[in-house]
Amino acid sequence: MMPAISLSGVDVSFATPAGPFRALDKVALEVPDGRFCVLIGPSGCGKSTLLRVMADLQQPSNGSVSVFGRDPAAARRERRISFVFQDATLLPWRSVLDNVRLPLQVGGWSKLGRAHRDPAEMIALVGLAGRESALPHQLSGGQRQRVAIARALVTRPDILLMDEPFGALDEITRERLNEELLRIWQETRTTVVFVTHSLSEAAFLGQTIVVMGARPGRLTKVVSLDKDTSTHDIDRSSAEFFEITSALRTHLEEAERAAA
Ligand SMILES: Nc1ncnc2c1ncn2[C@@H]1O[C@H](COP(=O)(O)OP(=O)(O)OP(=O)(O)O)[C@@H](O)[C@H]1O
Repeated sequence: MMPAISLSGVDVSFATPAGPFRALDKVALEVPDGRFCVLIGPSGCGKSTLLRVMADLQQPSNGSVSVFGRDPAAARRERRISFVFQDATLLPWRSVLDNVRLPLQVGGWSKLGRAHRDPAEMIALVGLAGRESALPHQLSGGQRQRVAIARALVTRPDILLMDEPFGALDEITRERLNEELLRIWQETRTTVVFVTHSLSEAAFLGQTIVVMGARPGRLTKVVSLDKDTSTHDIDRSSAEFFEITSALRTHLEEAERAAA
């Protein structure tokens, strides 16, 4: 089956006053359609840069990228890739419903002739039914991120890229949103690439966990977990969960040692 995302030999170099800075070095990765893939790695190892390459927001200096076998620029033009960032970036003067509708009102959406999802249904999917007319300042940080997820899904994307979406939230809210996100993913079956600094978040969410090392940014380990994806009943206090988190910590420490 055609992978959702395929990267081969991807290098990214940035021009800096001190000369070229190599942010990514020969990154090769395939993300199968419908998979929940998590990226972890030390700060500055290139996780956000890698997401930007997948979204066609950053051109690789070398290597190739394809999205469902095609140029990622086509996927971007057709709005088949959505992004969720750490900050929900909602328009403060628009209600929840109008923020979720926004992607269908801008960027030439109507000319694409693509089917979209119902904004009200997306609001219900993220657990905010009844709050459609609220303004962003009337919501908690976790609720604002729920709106950002609803807004990202309204265009029926094939791929959802999430850059530390819950990084600014307290632990309990983050855990609840992790559970909600798994439920949403199981309902929509969108391919997800999710960046986090939290090992327990990575272990909880990921089917594939990609560990990155720094200087230059590269993949050091790809861990595939044989999770039952038909349920989201993952026990964070189980021995298995502890083992996965410990193994990820070891991989991350190895990646950090190699970059030191
Ligand atoms: N436009 C740019 N010009 C120069 N250097 C850049 C540019 N964008 C990113 N970098 C550098 O590339 C490296 C990778 O950055 P990136 O933001 O992808 O890392 P990250 O792993 O997402 O970091 P963090 O976990 O701290 O968010 C960093 O060293 C960063 O300073």
